[in-house]
Amino acid sequence: MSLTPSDAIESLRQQIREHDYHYYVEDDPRIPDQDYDALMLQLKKLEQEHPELLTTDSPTQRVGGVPLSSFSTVQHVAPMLSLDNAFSEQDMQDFVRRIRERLKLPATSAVEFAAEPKLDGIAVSLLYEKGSLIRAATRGDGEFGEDITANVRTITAVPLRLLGGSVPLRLEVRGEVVMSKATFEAFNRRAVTKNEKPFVNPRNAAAGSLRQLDSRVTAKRSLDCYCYALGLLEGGEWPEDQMALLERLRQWGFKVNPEIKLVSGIDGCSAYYSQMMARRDQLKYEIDGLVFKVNRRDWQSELGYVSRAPRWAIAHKFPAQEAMTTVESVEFQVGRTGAITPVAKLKPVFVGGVTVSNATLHNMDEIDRLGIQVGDFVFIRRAGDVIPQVVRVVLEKRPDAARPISMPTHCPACGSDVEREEQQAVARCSGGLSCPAQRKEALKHFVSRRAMDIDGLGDKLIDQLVDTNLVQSPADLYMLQLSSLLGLERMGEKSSAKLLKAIDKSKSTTLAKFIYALGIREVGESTAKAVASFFGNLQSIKEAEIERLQEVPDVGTVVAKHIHVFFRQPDNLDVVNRLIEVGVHWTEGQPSRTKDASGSLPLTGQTVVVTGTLESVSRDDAKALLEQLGAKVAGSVSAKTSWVLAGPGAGSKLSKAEALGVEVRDEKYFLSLLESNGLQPTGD
Ligand SMILES: NC(=O)c1ccc[n+]([C@@H]2O[C@H](COP(=O)([O-])OP(=O)(O)OC[C@H]3O[C@@H](n4cnc5c(N)ncnc54)[C@H](O)[C@@H]3O)[C@@H](O)[C@H]2O)c1
Ligand SMILES: [Zn+2]
Repeated sequence: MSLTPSDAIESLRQQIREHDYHYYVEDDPRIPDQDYDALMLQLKKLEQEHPELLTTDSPTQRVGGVPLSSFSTVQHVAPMLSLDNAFSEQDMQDFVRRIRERLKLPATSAVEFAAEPKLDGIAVSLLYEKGSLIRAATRGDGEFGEDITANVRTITAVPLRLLGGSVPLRLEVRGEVVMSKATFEAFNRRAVTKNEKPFVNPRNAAAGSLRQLDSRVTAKRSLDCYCYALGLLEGGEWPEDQMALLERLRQWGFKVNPEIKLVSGIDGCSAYYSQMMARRDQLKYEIDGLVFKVNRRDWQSELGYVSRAPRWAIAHKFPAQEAMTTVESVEFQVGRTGAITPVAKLKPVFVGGVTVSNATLHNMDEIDRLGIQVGDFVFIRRAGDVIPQVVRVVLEKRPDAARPISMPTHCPACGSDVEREEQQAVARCSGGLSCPAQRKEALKHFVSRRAMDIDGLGDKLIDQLVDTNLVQSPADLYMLQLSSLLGLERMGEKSSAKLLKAIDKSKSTTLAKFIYALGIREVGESTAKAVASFFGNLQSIKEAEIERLQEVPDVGTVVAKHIHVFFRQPDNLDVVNRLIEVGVHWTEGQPSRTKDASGSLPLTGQTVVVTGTLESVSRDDAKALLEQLGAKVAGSVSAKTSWVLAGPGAGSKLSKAEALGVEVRDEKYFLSLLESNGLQPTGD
């Protein structure tokens, strides 16, 4: 059953009136501008097809909304109009062609336009008498607006007194009040922490801030104002074109947008459009398009007005950055470091120039903040190259079948437990080594120099090994054959053989390096060393409870929990066992490095500096061993240094130690120190 044209028109008008109310009166739009504009276009089209149904109270014939009753109403000295829109290059060509026709211009003469950014804010009228600001008002319905003088007076960009010698008797200036993107974001961040409702976009923020009943609130919102038109000029000469008008505004002390340019013909308009599209994201404030105004005032007068807009100007809209759609489901994606991110799967929608079907929800805190559920209608925002965001849920439209979103307890990629620490927004998969989503990162870490130290196994090669399925877990590295390596890009006979040798060599390692190589969250090199020397063998680490793990120097609750959870995942244990099966080994010691009764280690409280070349051990390993014994290893010698471990070739550090009278010890002393504490020099 299809509607009669008259019913269809009435239904559209009714919808538009409701949206006007939410938008203009409540500053709380229920649909994105793009959808609103579409309704408007539909209505215009129907009214054109059925002129007999056009009435003067149709939204197509009116400007803006009704003034809010909480402010006193003022009548504008000259109506404040709207602008016609162009949504495409074709619309722009039509606009220029119509002007040419009306002015009966020859095809060769180009029309000049003042090309201005269309600031996405609130239009205001500023009335001056004898140079003083006496009244400021919103556009309202174009004829009547709201008196917001007290609030506008708080905006520093609005002069309270005109500058310059030639001050007219009466002057009405029009401009746009905007809130910068930075102010808007800061405001919303604060609103969220205070559990207040954030604004949808900077335009709404500007509208809401301007229409405060207490102007002290407005004053805090750091609003800005750019002026671009005159409504009245008594006792002065009206400038002869738009560019001259803007210059005059500047002289009177108004802020005029610095991006404004004079352009010529449709080509000039198109070039300006491309330039501004490219600059859009860099601007401090939001613009939703450009306004092209016939520059010459005599031509403006000749072209005149239609119902609600001048014929001599047009707003060329940019692609909308906001759109409304529905959340069809929520998927949990596992990042390469195990972070689990909820992603909203959307009904595809065109926004910011592309079709969007996913939007990140970041984490559970964001989900709580938005109050979002599966099935909800949401506003999506895509500005520039930023990934699409859900900015708001339209609660009024929530369907009965909407379902809350909860974090899965198991990783969607590998089934391991999901960990989420208290006070932390991010949830993570605990399947570090075995999780396919984390495979490449885990392998890159596993082979790195301070871990298993496999020479010649770079990131690109790992990508290839994983992508070709030759390697899924670290143990697979030790199963690689010459023949399979030869099939890879840039792997010849020689490099493949060399790699296999490096892999084989890495089998001989230390417990500390092995623990570090596993890539347990927050277990860095020094923690791995501390854990290895505390427990002495892998079995004890695997079995250790959280309390026991916390006894390791520098291991707190969080790290202890990570280690504990890691060794409770069957898949991780599998990988560890397989590594040992394929021949990864180290010398296990006694759990001898526990703290003594007083809680200190042999070198606790001592600061040691290592310099020169040591024979039996690399400098890094020497530092690590000293740390295991409780020493603090420093990079430079000072009076606080307890002693210096110096090998041959020591330079300035040695001379400094001698100058300061700091004791210098050699490698032999160091080795005996290790021996008496049951440690062995490691390294190659
Ligand atoms: N989402 C909703 O529910 C809803 C409801 C009503 C209106 N709207 C939106 O409001 C807009 C319609 O309002 P409108 O009639 O103000 O039209 P408009 O915003 O498209 O254009 C006119 C306005 O542009 C502004 N402007 C900015 N820079 C300018 C410049 N350099 N020169 C001249 N003017 C400049 C002025 O404030 C002027 O009043 C549309 O974008 C529409 O989508 C949305
Ligand atoms: Zn996983």
